[in-house]
Amino acid sequence: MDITASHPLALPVGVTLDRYIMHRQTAFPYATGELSQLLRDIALAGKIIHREVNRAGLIDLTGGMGVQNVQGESQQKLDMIANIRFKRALTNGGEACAIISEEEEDIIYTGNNHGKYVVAMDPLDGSSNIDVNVSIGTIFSIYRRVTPIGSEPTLADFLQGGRRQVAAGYILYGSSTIMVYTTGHSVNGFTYDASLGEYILSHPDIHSPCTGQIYSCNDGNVDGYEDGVKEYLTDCRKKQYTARYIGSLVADFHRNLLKGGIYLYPPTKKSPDGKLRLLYEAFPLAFLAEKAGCLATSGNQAILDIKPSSLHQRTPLYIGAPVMVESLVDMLT
Ligand SMILES: O=P(O)(O)OC[C@H]1O[C@](O)(COP(=O)(O)O)[C@@H](O)[C@@H]1O
Ligand SMILES: [Mg+2]
Ligand SMILES: [Mg+2]
Repeated sequence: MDITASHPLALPVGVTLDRYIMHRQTAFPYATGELSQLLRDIALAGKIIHREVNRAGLIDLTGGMGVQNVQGESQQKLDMIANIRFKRALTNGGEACAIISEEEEDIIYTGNNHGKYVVAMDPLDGSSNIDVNVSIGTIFSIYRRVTPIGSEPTLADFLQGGRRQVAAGYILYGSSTIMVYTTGHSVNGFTYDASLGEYILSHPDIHSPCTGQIYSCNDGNVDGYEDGVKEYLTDCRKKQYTARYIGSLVADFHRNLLKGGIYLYPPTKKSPDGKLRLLYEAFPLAFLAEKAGCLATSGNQAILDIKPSSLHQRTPLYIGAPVMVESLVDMLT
């Protein structure tokens, strides 16, 4: 049942996230509240990261840890803090039986074997922007487990495929902090009011424009892009579209979701399979994007149709307004 803004069950702007989650749950007679609680646990961890991000410069939370993560990237202090905080919130919450994180190689077992859900997460997205006060985020993806409840979760719980997500979203720590998510129906945004300690519904039922004039990609990599991508970017320039690239996927995605635009991270010389990770970057944003009327593709197929084979696999990502993504795909094929 789709709750659009005009639906009698729709809630007014200004309602708290908690109340919204409760209300939505009543729309599903078989719902038992575990997913609702899991979303609250994620929101709670987001409040803590909001606080850490805001005072990072004051409490020496900037800079690297001097270690590399499974991706071979130097881990920032806030990457680590965010990873610890989300693991703790999900473990204490009791609804997630296992987690995968960008910051850790293997499955993280929470010990909640009676939990029905598993979570894939990018605790801190946009790490290169942490120290320079530019918007960063958290990305999450939730699946109902396929292994028996009570048993130890396995790889199979995480490799179900993007269309099996039961919820996905992100928290953007920008000029304001906003949590945007979907449980497979409408896409809604809740702005965090720290003075109240509450997320407030500020962006109900987000529908993205079907086209736009904003394109986002790392221009420094253009030489390594395939011809179709180069042709598309030339066309954007010819049409005098606006180039906007923050370098934080969540922030670039959020802007384009609201204003209409396309984000491109094609294969490059350095990352021939693309840079972005399928399970905790591409799948969750593609799930959100499609619910908001956008498209997400690897160039060959819809992101959500990619059959995952490993926890940290990468994919090229082209995501945004359908008219723009379709014209890019035409040039790629
Ligand atoms: O610096 P590049 O190569 O343009 O890559 C930027 C992209 O990489 C990312 O930072 C990867 O995510 P993480 O910061 O979570 O590792 C994206 O947020 C961003 O869009
Ligand atoms: Mg990321
Ligand atoms: Mg990250």
